[in-house]
Amino acid sequence: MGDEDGGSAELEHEETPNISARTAFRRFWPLTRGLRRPLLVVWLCTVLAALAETEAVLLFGDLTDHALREGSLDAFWSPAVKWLGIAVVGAVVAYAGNSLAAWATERFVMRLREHVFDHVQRLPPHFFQRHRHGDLLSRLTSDVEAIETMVVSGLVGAASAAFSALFYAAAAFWLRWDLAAATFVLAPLFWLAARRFSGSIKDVSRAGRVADGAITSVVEESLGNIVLTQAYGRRDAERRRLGEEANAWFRASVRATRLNEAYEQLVQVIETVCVLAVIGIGAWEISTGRMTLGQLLAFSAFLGYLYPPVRGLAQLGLTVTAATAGAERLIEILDVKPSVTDPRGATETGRPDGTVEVRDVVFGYPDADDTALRGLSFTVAPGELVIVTGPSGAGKSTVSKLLLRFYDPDAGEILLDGVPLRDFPLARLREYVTLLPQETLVLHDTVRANIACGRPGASERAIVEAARAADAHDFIERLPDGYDTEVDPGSARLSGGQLQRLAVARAILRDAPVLVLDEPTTGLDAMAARRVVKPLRRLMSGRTTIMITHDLNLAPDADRILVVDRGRIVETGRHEELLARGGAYARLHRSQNNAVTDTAELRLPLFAPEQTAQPYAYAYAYAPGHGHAPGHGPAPAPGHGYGYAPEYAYATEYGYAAGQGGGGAPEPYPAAGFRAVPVPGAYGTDPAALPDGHPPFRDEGPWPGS
Ligand SMILES: Nc1ncnc2c1ncn2[C@@H]1O[C@H](COP(=O)(O)OP(=O)(O)OP(=O)(O)O)[C@@H](O)[C@H]1O
Repeated sequence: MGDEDGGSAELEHEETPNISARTAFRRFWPLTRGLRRPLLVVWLCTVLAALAETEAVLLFGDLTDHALREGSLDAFWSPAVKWLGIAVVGAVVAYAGNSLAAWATERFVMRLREHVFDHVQRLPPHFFQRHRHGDLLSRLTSDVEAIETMVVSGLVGAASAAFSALFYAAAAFWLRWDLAAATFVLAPLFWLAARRFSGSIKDVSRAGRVADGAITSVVEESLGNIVLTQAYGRRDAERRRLGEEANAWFRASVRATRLNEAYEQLVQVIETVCVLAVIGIGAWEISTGRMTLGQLLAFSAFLGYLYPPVRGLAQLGLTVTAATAGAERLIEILDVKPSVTDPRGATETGRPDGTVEVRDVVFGYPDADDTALRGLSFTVAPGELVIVTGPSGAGKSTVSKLLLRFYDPDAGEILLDGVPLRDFPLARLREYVTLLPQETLVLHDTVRANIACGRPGASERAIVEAARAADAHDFIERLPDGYDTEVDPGSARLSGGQLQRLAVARAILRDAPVLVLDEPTTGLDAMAARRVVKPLRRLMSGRTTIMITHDLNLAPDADRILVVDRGRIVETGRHEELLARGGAYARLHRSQNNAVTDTAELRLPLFAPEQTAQPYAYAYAYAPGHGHAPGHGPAPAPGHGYGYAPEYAYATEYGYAAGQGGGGAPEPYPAAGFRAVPVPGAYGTDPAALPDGHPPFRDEGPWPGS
């Protein structure tokens, strides 16, 4: 289960496997190890309970023929006492059996959930980016429980029902073989009924499970995006989204109930046919004197006991079939393999000095069309600070994922102190290389535990010292419960800058020789970013640091800067050298100082002025290499062009900071005398449509000042 040998399969690119109940059962059976003996005891209890019931039925026949028909109280006592004794023993046995069954069942569910959870935790980051969390949640909860129905309850239930059915059938034959034979001729009808329904029940159960996952996903995503929902008035849209999934679920559950009910009623009718057959034959037998009324009643009672297990067996078949739909969804996850594995017989190297060497690394994400890194090479000596920068999508964060070994390169190698990363045990490697990710991750726990998770078992003094070094101690002290204050992901209790300093404290405590910082100041305002710089410097001192960032404020400190573009290093050197060279880095630096982000769509205005000769009328033509795309509006003044794809070319009437040169103040509103008009041809054939076919937002109402 959960084979871990290299490779990687994608959940969403594979169809959910269509497997048989037997395959699913075999797949999960090994998880019952250690529970099999208790399960056997449960089964024995069921057998004992069946024996007790059989004896009770026979005593009932005895009582009818002797105590009741003959009206003799003397004939009553002995069978009555025996019956009571058997009933008490039967009750104790049933209680013990059912309690043990519950224990074994819940243990199995726990074990299965742990197993799947453990597997999921080892899956690579792209698995979570591409798979809806809500659906995973539903697989880990309701689908796990479904497997229990199949493996534990299913198995014990089937064994007990089969035993009871055989036992009561034998008793019925022993009592009156001819009557029994006549009724058993009808038994295959139960089987035919179950067979008729099982296919539909599996389909509808599968649909229900998918819908259940989708509902959890929508709810989870919607709660995560609550600010967006409220700020953009998306409540109706979210409600509709939930409504669609809820509708699918509604249809599936109503259909499932209808199918089950139809099956139940059909079985009732078959049972009635059997009972009438028994009464008819019984009446004839009594009339010819071959049978007593007590025998007929006892026989009918056996049939009464026999039908539930026979019916139960058929019903169980349906339940197991439905549960197989859940098993398919779990197996789908368990078949996704972790992208990296622990090496066999890893060598213990001791704490490395921190020399990182990236050698001709080529890497593409599984199932991605494009290669993210194409022959990347660089070396960082112990204690050096290297900044990796470049435009968005260049492959910078990918470098961090390879350094932490979330993935192995497709070609080339990454070495730490000369040892390939894949030769380190994973846990050890991640002790040596610490990641400070782009978004600050918080555990649902106290502030203290959040820092201490950098080094489990750290002393209070070490935690406080780390917090002081990260400039976090003061704000932590001011929290309502100080270090004992509970925080959780998404908590509004701490600001972005405070969270980042908490993360720095955690990393300081971890004390790894190599640090990978992924955009440590992104998302922070200038003040918060400045507050985090000092703690970062303390954290970095004496460690090999690879900082991935757009924010070039720390660039003058760096021993080297690597400018990455499309998976390759296009420039490398120190800050001053690169500035003097006037190449890609200088352009990045200049654009940053001009407060320009590289999100072209956000900056590019949608309208051109009617009078294009106005002073603020520029075309922003972004194209790779930062050249100007000709033919898209008036030529920009030198130094005012931004390299973006030509389809994003618009003319503008605004004096954007970038367009003004020399850091001129942006002019947020159209200047008087200008009228907003769409740029003809700027978006292909339809001048009023964005590349995605939607109308420009501002078209929807009159533009202030127009
Ligand atoms: N999980 C993924 N699956 C497929 N492709 C991916 C995945 N993550 C990133 N990519 C692609 O790999 C390339 C490099 O991405 P990466 O995140 O490393 O860029 P980046 O330079 O860090 O960008 P940014 O500065 O915007 O964070 C991009 O083309 C991106 O679309």
